[in-house]
Amino acid sequence: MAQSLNFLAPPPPIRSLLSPSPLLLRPLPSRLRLPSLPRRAILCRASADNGSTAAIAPSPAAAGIDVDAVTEAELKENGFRSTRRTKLICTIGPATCAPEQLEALAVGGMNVARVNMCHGTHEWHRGVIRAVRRLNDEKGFAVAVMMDTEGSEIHMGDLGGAPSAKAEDGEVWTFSVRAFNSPLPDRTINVNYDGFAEDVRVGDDLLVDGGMVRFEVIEKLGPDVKCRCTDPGLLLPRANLTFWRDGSLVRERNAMLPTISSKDWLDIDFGIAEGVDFISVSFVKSAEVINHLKSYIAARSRNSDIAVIAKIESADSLKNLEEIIRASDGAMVARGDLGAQIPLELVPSAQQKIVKLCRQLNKPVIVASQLLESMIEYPTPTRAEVADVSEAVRQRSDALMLSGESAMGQFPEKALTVLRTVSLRIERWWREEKHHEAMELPDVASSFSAKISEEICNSAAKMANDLEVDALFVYTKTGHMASLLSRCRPDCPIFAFTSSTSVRRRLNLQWGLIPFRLSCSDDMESNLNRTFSLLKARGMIRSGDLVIALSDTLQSIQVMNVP
Ligand SMILES: Nc1ncnc2c1ncn2[C@@H]1O[C@H](COP(=O)(O)OP(=O)(O)O)[C@@H](O)[C@H]1O
Ligand SMILES: C=C(OP(=O)(O)O)C(=O)O
Ligand SMILES: [K+]
Ligand SMILES: [Mg+2]
Repeated sequence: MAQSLNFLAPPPPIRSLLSPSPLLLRPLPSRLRLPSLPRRAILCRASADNGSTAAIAPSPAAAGIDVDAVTEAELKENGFRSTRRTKLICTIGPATCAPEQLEALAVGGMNVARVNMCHGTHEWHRGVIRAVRRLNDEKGFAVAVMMDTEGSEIHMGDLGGAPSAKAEDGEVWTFSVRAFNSPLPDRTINVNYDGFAEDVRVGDDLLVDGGMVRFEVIEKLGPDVKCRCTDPGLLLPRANLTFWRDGSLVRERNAMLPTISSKDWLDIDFGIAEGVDFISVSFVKSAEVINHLKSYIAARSRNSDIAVIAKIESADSLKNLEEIIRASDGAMVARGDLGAQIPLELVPSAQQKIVKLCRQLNKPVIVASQLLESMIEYPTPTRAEVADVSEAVRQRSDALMLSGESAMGQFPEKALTVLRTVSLRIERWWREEKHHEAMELPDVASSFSAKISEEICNSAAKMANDLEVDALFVYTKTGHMASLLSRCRPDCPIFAFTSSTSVRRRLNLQWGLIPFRLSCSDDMESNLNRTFSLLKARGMIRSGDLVIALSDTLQSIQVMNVP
């Protein structure tokens, strides 16, 4: 255990400065080496390499309960307390879309696989989604699938197929709304928004990806806008564009673009047809669009229940934050675009505020973007990145997300390992310091019955801490009671038993929940007995373990030792 959490490993590896990747923009700092994958992951791999799935497939004794092999191994090896509470999301891209790469990420702790509709074709996305489903079916994982809409903000085209282009200081580039045949003329960038050439003015600052590269508008010629590079850097395909005038973000007619574009609606239909678990809406401005999408989903997909996540990544979304979060099933602190819309130094406090509000309103919250950005190119993170990850864990956000690190980086599995080890380390530190975070949790119940469930969860979480129980067991149909328990961020893990595979996958996004699929009845006694014998047979609990069990149908709470 200790070894998998230890960053203070042997001396840094020596890297060659002579083989820079195209993204290499600065000197290589010396870094610490990553810890190796913990033993459990290697065990799973070894069994897969043997062509056998013994360590992963459910054993016959456990028929009737679904739990993934990673959780099972973790529980067996480290006991209840050491299970990871912070959930991990990986954006899937060219670096991770092969079935064996997806499996390696699942083994490494990926709880949710994210596909970003900004990139790739439906064919490509379908392949990924189905590969994740197959992995779940064949290997017992419960990896959920999240789909992000593109949104209709302004961005560049795809550079005529080039992976990147370098803009040097003082160079003049043309940003154009014309449709070109590829290859594009030299130093020319396509812009996706037709009103661009009319909206910008000479003298505006044009920021690529929130300032990674900066230009000044020097001349407008019909559809072409000539810009001089003032901060050089690397242009990446489909990078986001914002323009600023007198130090403020310009919201001209582009502010009237719909949050969900016609292309997004096609992508949403695709997501519904493929049965994704979450749809994350880019550039949400108000609660209205969330409500609109939720009623569309409800009408289109009667059997499945897709959760809608609001991406908080614009100045408008911050203005209407509370109503947006109330309307959504969760939120993402999408720091990439957020940092292009508000001054960078305001991003950390916005993050803290969003994380806190989500927990108060009982909505899962994801901290996203640039957590381990340098690991796109290097095998070890910077100290600052480790500190950033630690801070998001310390804030008790539900989930951390990798973007480019896993989609197109050179070290996707290592980046995931860093998220996992840093999360585990901070969480262990809480236990060592007996560090409880008292947060006032306002009532969220909308009916008397819901109020009872909420009170039960608040009390159960407090009892769990006071009695130092080993685990909370919650039997839940919709997942709501599991979510209320998670909101309390108790010291022990929460085993959530549900008969629905889709509820099980969705719960995988939430802090501290270990979701199991089990066909539950309304008879709590028999549910408990079955659970105890199934989990005991798998060595995941032992006689004498102390648990608190809750049921959402009975609204009951019991404290007991495993017989
Ligand atoms: N499906 C995909 N196909 C190709 N490249 C992708 C895909 N998904 C992500 N990427 C790459 O990973 C990078 C980071 O992903 P993400 O943060 O989700 O997108 P963006 O940078 O557009 O906000 C993207 O800029 C793109 O280069
Ligand atoms: C997560 C984000 O959105 P995307 O990667 O889709 O731009 C972000 O902007 O931080
Ligand atoms: K997006
Ligand atoms: Mg974004």
